[in-house]
Amino acid sequence: MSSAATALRLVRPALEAAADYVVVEGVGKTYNEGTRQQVEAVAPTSFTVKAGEFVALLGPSGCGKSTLLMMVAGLDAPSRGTIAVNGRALTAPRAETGIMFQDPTLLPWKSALDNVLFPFRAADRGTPATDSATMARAATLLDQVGLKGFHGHKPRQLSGGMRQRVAICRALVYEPDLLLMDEPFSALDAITRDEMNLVLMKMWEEHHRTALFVTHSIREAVYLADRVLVMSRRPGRIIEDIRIPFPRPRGLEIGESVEFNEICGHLRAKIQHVPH
Ligand SMILES: Nc1ncnc2c1ncn2[C@@H]1O[C@H](COP(=O)(O)OP(=O)(O)OP(=O)(O)O)[C@@H](O)[C@H]1O
Repeated sequence: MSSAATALRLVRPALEAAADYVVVEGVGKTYNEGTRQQVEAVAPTSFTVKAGEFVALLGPSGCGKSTLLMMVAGLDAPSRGTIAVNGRALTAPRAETGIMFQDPTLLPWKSALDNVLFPFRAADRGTPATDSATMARAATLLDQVGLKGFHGHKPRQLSGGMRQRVAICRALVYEPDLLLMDEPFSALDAITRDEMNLVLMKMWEEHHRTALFVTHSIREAVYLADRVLVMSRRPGRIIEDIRIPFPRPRGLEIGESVEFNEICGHLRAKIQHVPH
């Protein structure tokens, strides 16, 4: 048996014991159902995410990853099936869900600190909290992601990677219990993307939220996640669910290991021969 196969059998006992935090059951999405523009984006599919787990959703372009994530955010309604988060049926966006998109969507006239405080969540509360505890938390988060000395800078005075660091802080400042990320680093160059993966890992290890991360980068998924869910082509459904065995904290050097590359090879073969 290869070392990757052995590694894939290893499980993290703590996560095994954790409760299911997100439960997706038979969820499918058909846009414009019943019209000539009908598109089946997601075929009925099921998966769970445990409390504190980091799960990556990996699949070819257009397979329905974002659609699935938006349904877990409560921003898009499933055409069929049900979603529950923290034991409650999801019927609307939750105030406790934090979101990050590919575009950091910062307000250009506000400073980095004010952008962190400006809520951008599935259920937007509309006004930023101004209590001293939240403001102190925002400042600490900015320091933790390496933006000490940039709290007063406007987005145009920051690089693309720095803007995404601000977006990570904004997603975490209201202490979400669930963090949803839709290819947040795909517009960044390779070096900045590696840096951002490190920053995200450090923040996640520190704050330990339940996380669902959409990507079409195999290496990014394997580096970040406890589990990788692979989707078929559109209409997407989960066709593979593999556990990533590397202990945390993880450094970028794990990307050089034989096991890491064997797991990536296994996933690449799955995606190349991904069924419809
Ligand atoms: N609002 C919409 N109305 C109609 N069709 C849509 C809508 N949103 C997405 N689709 C279609 O659903 C399918 C899945 O799109 P989705 O964005 O979820 O895929 P994805 O896997 O995230 O793609 P990518 O990796 O390229 O971002 C696509 O065929 C897309 O055209």
